[in-house]
Amino acid sequence: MESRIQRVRDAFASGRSRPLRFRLQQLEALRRMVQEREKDILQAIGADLCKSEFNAYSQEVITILGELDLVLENLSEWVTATPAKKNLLTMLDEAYVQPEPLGVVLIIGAWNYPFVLTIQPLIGAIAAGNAVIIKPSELSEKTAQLLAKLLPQYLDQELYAVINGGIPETTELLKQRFDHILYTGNTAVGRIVMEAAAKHLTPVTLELGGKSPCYIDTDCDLDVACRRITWGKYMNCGQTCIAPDYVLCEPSLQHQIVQKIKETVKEFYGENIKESPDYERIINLRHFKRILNLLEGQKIAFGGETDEATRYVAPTILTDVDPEARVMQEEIFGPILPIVPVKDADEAIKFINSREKPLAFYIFSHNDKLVRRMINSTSSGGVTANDVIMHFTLSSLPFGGVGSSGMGAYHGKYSFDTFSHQRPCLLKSLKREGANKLRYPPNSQSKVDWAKFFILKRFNRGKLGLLLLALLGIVAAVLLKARYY
Ligand SMILES: NC(=O)c1ccc[n+]([C@@H]2O[C@H](COP(=O)([O-])OP(=O)(O)OC[C@H]3O[C@@H](n4cnc5c(N)ncnc54)[C@H](O)[C@@H]3O)[C@@H](O)[C@H]2O)c1
Ligand SMILES: CCCCCCCCCCCCCCCCCC=O
Repeated sequence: MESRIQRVRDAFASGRSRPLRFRLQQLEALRRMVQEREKDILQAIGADLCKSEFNAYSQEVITILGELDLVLENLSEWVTATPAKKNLLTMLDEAYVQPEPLGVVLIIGAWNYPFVLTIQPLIGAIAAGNAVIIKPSELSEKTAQLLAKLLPQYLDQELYAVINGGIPETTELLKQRFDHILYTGNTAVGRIVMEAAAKHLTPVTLELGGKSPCYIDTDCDLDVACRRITWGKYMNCGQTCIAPDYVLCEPSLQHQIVQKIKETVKEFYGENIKESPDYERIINLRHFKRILNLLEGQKIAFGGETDEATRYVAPTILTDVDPEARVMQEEIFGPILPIVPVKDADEAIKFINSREKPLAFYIFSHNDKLVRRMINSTSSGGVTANDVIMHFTLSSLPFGGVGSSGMGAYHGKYSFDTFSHQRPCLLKSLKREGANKLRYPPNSQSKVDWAKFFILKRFNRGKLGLLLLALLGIVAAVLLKARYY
């Protein structure tokens, strides 16, 4: 393991990954890989998650192609240094911020969207000029194997390496030193990753999970709300990090919500849901049994059918759920939707704020003031109002958690920034030594007064401000020279 990582580190040290042209070439090669090997990718995702090619494409491949287009279009701007504002002391110098690669980045992927959750961070890491080690989740075995086969065929084999394996291999990996780790998975393992990273002072981005609440207001189009909730909850058999985990609503709405979701499930998946090509399965027996246990003692208003042989769990709704019930203590990450009745929006806000900060928060209401009040009175990784999940699809929004749902963010330019060091640069001249008398010993009150003038003086922006600044600088330099020479 160590020698493999050393080879990647040596490749980064060669400087080969830094030129913009090289980064663009690698990203174009990645896009070619996705286009040329689309069938293989869809089949691998399909095999791992019992997913139709249409769903694999619209949930994963389309996201990657969109991200690649965005990065290829904007990367030349992102890599360019940004001039920095100056003060009187530095007005004749050059000040700018230069994004630079961090070095060797480790990406640990998750199984529920095994392609997008590995490749999307990879795009950002390459764009920022890093070398990358990718460790896909072993639970999505076919996708992991395919990535190990395809990536070396299209990308620089020394700079970008795929290391497959489960917990032992990942544990071994985490003993090595990296320059950034982006981990996607559960909060418990997130702690393990952060602890291992701390030993090397390695910065981490933790894309974790949590129980994302969904508040449904009485003043809302219930038909539309239930359609959108049904789509986001039961997609990927509920195995989505930002799926609405549970519903909060006034008791009077419960029955209607059950009815409307029931009708929508029938419209989406037909009479025999098991036969629907659009309805996936639970990833493995461990998660299947875990989800089954959550049903114990619950009032099942809809669904509840399961089949262990195929790891099928029907779209299910629980009503009048006790906040202390087990199903409300852990992230469900399955097709079970508990409804927890609350008196009103204020009680919902209290309920949400009394628990760990979730990865997402959803509010359905016609009342824009209420939507904004609920957003401003709670905290979560991200928010979508009057829909679910869709904030994930907008690359101009940073995607990440807060508190126990994660730290850091990526997608689009945020990925580039996550995998870059923003290096402040000030380029001075060896001339104009006179002004430096001000900061050299012996110090004095008059030097302090000059320092205040030069450093604390503020001018409004615009040409006149700059002109004034320049004039003042020249006058001050003349006076300084006269005073101290
Ligand atoms: N924020 C996001 O973008 C996002 C996306 C997908 C999933 N998730 C979260 O991930 C969780 C589901 O994924 P999961 O946790 O079942 O994935 P998982 O069990 O596959 O773990 C993810 C990765 O961590 C590694 N891993 C697992 N246990 C480990 C250990 N003890 N030591 C070292 N490495 C270990 C695995 O090899 C895998 O590569 C949910 O909580 C979900 O919300 C978050
Ligand atoms: C007009 C047709 C639009 C069809 C596609 C609509 C967007 C579908 C986007 C689904 C994205 C799902 C990925 C969510 C991944 C979340 C990561 C956590 O598990």
